[in-house]
Amino acid sequence: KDRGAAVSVKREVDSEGRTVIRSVKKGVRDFSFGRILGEGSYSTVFLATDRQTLREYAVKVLEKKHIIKEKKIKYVNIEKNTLNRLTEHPGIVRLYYTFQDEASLYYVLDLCNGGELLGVLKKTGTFDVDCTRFYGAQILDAIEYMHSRGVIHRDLKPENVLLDDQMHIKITDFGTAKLLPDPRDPRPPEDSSGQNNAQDDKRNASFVGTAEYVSPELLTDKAVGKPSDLWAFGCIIYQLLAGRPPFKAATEYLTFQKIVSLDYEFPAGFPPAARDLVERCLVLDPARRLTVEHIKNHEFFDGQQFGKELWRTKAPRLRPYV
Ligand SMILES: C[C@@H](Nc1nc2c(c3cc(-c4cn[nH]c4)ccc13)C(=O)N=C/C2=C\CC1CC1)C(C)(C)C
Repeated sequence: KDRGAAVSVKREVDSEGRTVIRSVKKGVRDFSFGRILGEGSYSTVFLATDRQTLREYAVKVLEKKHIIKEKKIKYVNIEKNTLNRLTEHPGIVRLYYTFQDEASLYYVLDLCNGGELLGVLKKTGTFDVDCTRFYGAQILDAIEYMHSRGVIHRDLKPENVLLDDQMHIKITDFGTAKLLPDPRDPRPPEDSSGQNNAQDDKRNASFVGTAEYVSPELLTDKAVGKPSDLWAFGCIIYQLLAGRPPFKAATEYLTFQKIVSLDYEFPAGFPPAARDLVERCLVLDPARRLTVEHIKNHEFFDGQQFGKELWRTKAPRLRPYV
């Protein structure tokens, strides 16, 4: 049941006048592969062009034997189920179809020509308030959509926020997402690998996100919910304006210590409204952290549109916060 597959059937008449039915699910031969765009721990993302339509895509290639050896089948299923759920939002990278050959799995996805937000941030150093407000609003809008579809990303960070050719964002990398029962069809989540109990009950939540953006509740009692993504959101807003994440130490362990003891400070001149927003996101108790709704109404986003309008707005020219 490969819902991502664009399997269609073509009826043709061959030279002897016989009717031939060809299933035209796309395959590797339908694409010409270009350069490597990015490399994950279990995948490589290539630029690829559809030979029929000449449209460019990103194709994520996963090597079957590597996935099996590293016991990552569960993550592959989670990513595919998550991508199949998050189908109609401009701020989420879209999965068009999947196919495989004997060695690999292939996901055909939106191409994000602007690369990773982290790369752009490194070039300018910091973002000014207008840019931070625009990109913060787009990230928040995408988080709201994910949560409305019962998806918790769990590893939000500037590397996983990509930019398309309009310099609008697309969130990516869902291999470590947590799927709640789908609010739209309450059947148990699509995946049969028992990801619900195996993957996320408190005892053996083996997964921890990227150190600098991990929420305190994940480090203390392994309880992960929607507020975990909003902790990461607070870290990202801080980083866009400050040019570095709030919690960063020489080792992961020292970074974790800073997080659970809320040990961070704002650089001089940090904009006051942004400071108030970050302080209300970086709250140790997830129940007391701002929710998406609260953040949208926070004074930092005064005058900022969300929803459809936001995605039709021209991206602001990138300027550093000085
Ligand atoms: C975060 C990811 N990096 C990337 N993942 C994707 C890209 C992508 C593009 C550039 C890029 C484009 N131009 N210049 C750089 C650089 C890194 C990329 C893309 O266009 N479309 C879908 C992607 C991912 C889809 C995934 C959810 C399945 C890692 C490092 C894990 C490979």
